[in-house]
Amino acid sequence: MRLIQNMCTIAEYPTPGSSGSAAAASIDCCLGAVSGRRLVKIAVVGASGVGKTALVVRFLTKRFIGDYERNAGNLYTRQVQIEGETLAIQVQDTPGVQIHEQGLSCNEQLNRCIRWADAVVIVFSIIDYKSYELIGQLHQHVQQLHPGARLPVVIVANKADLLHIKQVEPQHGLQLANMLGCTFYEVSVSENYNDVYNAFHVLCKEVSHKQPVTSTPEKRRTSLIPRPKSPNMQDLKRRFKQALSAKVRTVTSV
Ligand SMILES: Nc1nc2c(ncn2[C@@H]2O[C@H](COP(=O)(O)OP(=O)(O)OP(=O)(O)O)[C@@H](O)[C@H]2O)c(=O)[nH]1
Repeated sequence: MRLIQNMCTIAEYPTPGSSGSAAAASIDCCLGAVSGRRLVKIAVVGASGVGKTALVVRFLTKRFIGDYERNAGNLYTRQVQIEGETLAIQVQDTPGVQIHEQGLSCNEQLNRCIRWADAVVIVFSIIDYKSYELIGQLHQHVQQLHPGARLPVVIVANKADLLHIKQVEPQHGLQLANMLGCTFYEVSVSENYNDVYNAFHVLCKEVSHKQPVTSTPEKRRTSLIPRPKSPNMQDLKRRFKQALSAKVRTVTSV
């Protein structure tokens, strides 16, 4: 997969009641820009501080900045090439999932984002055992929000450069992913771009194989709303003359 172009945009996804906001408008702008291509929508979820923003930014820009604003839920849009086809990809970064005594706490904003997605990246950090413990519940939650369809999910264990302070053994992540039927990647967002790239690549491929080619926005529009052919000038002139002569005939016959 090759990142083709930085099309736009970082947009906050709309909060309830903000449909007319600049945020919503900027998402519309993104969607307009991607129409005509098959669209793959990916949500990146996980506990706070595991490196979700770093992962998304690394994938899209190849850069690791090191210091990221606390996440408000940004939507990034790009075009990518997979197996010779240009796809539009939207990646939704999300605020960290909270853990309470009763278990997982996902707010409506996060749920909306998961429902929107065609695929999900669940991230944990190998230096944060709690973030690993969250994976099973998070995976279940994702599948519950997509009843009747098994959503493609990749589990990413981040911060592999910090092995000396690890709290989770890499093979535990792999075992869990196997149990859940997910692809697993151990990555260091800070040190290795290729693994990050591969994780997204695998997901995009899986989604694009599932999507029927006819589901592109452009094709759907043409098939549902057939547009009348616009007449050319010659045609218009001819029709005008015909109408005139018909009128003249009518007047003469009276
Ligand atoms: N050493 C190391 N640090 C990383 C890595 N990835 C991210 N970080 C650091 O981890 C911290 C948290 O990263 P973020 O990307 O903000 O994490 P987040 O999951 O988006 O956090 P929230 O916005 O709170 O949900 C930052 O200081 C990053 O620089 C990594 O692979 N290795």
